[in-house]
Amino acid sequence: MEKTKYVDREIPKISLANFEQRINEITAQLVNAAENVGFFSITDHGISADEVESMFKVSESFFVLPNDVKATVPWNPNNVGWENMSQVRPSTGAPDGKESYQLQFGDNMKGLWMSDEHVPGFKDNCMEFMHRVQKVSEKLMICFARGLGFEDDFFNKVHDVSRPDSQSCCRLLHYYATPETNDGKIHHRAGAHADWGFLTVLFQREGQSGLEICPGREVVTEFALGDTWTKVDLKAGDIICNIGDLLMSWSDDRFKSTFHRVKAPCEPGDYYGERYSIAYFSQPVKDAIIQGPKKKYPAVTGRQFTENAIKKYFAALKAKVESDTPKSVTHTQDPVSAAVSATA
Ligand SMILES: O=C(O)CCC(=O)C(=O)O
Ligand SMILES: [Fe+2]
Repeated sequence: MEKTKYVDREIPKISLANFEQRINEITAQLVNAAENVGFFSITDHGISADEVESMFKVSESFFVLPNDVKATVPWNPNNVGWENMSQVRPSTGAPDGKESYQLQFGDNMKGLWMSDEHVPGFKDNCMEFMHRVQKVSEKLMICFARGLGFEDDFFNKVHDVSRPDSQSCCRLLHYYATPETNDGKIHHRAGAHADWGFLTVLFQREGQSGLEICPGREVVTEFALGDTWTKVDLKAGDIICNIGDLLMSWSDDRFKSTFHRVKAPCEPGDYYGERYSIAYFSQPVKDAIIQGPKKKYPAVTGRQFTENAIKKYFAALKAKVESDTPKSVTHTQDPVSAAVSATA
């Protein structure tokens, strides 16, 4: 694989301490990070490193189950359930070497929670964690609403997770270990992509590195990707956050939804072991009306935005697969129809 070109870029680190008293200062820092990098880490957010580690243990206790048990809660296009090696990124045309389990608060999860018989307390533990993370997202959303000149509760109203049709989604991720010797194959972790939700709050385990970003995208309708990457390293307890396409569009392209990937390990210093992460995607309810203050893009509903994002994803994937496949080769499984159109 081609050697990665790295550039040092500062990824802002923002403290949420004394949130109410410091809200204007925090808003200014978040807006600056959103406008210039699209990624930032937050500290003093109220979720302890121990709590996060406990959630990783819950996640592990799901992923160690046999595949036939995990298959009792299969992925479906509402962006819920378990998938294994099926998310194909348009940037790579190949499946990510991982399994993931997407969890939501509302009706979409009916019948898709792993039973207590297999993982005692699974649903209760996950829901408790998800509510904790939602509270953090809500603080960030107040600041982004302020930054764009909306009422403070503008974004929170349409990301109300008590609504049965809530679409916000917590994704447990487990990347498989990859061989350390160069076996000539590319072991994709998460191929380069931008998240298409509103805001992503991401938990990683210290020492399980691999997340890299590639800023430079100016308009949400374009997918041009630069070629210089920056490694994102975090300390236990910090949370990484990034702006998704939806917020980029809702801010008339002011806030940047930045390309990122979990690098396919291939160079000295890369992390080859198995890797866990947890991504919490805030997604608006389907009847939310999405339009920026300057009305740069036509108003769409939450449902239309998601449908358009899926259409764009499959068109990009089809183009990638066609450009990579010699005419004489046929796939045993068509990667386009096999692909999961997951959240990010
Ligand atoms: O696993 C990670 O660190 C990043 C995951 C990610 O970017 C995604 O699922 O959208
Ligand atoms: Fe992502």
